[in-house]
Amino acid sequence: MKQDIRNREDIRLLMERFYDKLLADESISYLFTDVAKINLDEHFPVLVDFWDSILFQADTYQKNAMKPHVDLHQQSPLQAHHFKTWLGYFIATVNELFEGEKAELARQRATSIATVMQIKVIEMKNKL
Ligand code: HEM
Repeated sequence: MKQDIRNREDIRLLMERFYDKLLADESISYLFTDVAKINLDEHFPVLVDFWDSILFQADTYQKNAMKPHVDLHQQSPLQAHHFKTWLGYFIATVNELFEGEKAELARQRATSIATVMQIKVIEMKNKL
């Protein structure tokens, strides 16, 4: 039986496995590697802070997660299929590694944030 997400180490594992999938898929990886040119050593701790705050109310992430995505969209359009792919890999990775209350919360929050992000980043901007 799988365990639930318990701490920052578990979140780190989740993020590493999730990014293995994202970065192996050329339909989305270019946004990370060619457009945003992320440095994974800097990016992972921010993602761990973000999910630690969501799952364990750690208060470690105090920035606005929407902003980098709005900026990204301006450099290279984010499309509905990108959000679908992102969420598909996120949920698949959670399911591969964990089960329990926090795993369910992670799936729910990822789904709702991705939905809001897609509306803000794509649909609102297209109406401006
Ligand atoms: C189309 C889907 C998505 C793509 C292509 C994407 C891509 C990226 C990229 C390239 C960055 C780095 C930006 C930079 O530092 O310049 C980033 C940052 C981040 N993403 Fe996403 N993202 C997506 C969806 C999401 C969703 C749905 C969430 C949350 C549930 C999320 C959470 C984050 C967080 C927390 C950061 C760090 C923000 C910061 O530096 O404060 N992303 N994303």
